[in-house]
Amino acid sequence: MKTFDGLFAELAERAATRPEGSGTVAALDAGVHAQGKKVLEEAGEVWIAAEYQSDEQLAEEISQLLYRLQVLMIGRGLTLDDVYRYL
Ligand SMILES: N=c1c2ncn([C@@H]3O[C@H](COP(=O)(O)OP(=O)(O)OP(=O)(O)O)[C@@H](O)[C@H]3O)c2ncn1[C@@H]1O[C@H](COP(=O)(O)O)[C@@H](O)[C@H]1O
Repeated sequence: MKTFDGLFAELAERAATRPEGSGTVAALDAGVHAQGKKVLEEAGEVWIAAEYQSDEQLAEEISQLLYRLQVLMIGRGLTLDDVYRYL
């Protein structure tokens, strides 16, 4: 099963090799403003799911929020260690 660290490594590889058809490459190219909006959008969907939807729907929305946070991190050049040092 994919983990947070595993997904980050995969997205960093996408950023470095820029394969054709990658949604991550498109999201990175869209810039920090668009990336930030996606983070907010997914955070809102997590909130709604937590209040009104099933555990499965909530888990899916959380996975999308984690993905959008990782795209933002990679777009800004942050590593996992940059964040983990504050946990
Ligand atoms: N985990 C994710 C992931 N989570 C969410 N998303 C994207 O977020 C979208 C869902 O978000 P929304 O609810 O905003 O849906 P939407 O508005 O229809 O999406 P867009 O129009 O904004 O694409 C999905 O359709 C994906 O585009 C993801 N895209 C990719 N990944 C993983 O990232 C890796 C690299 O993916 P690629 O770069 O596409 O190869 C792979 O392991 C993927 O499984």
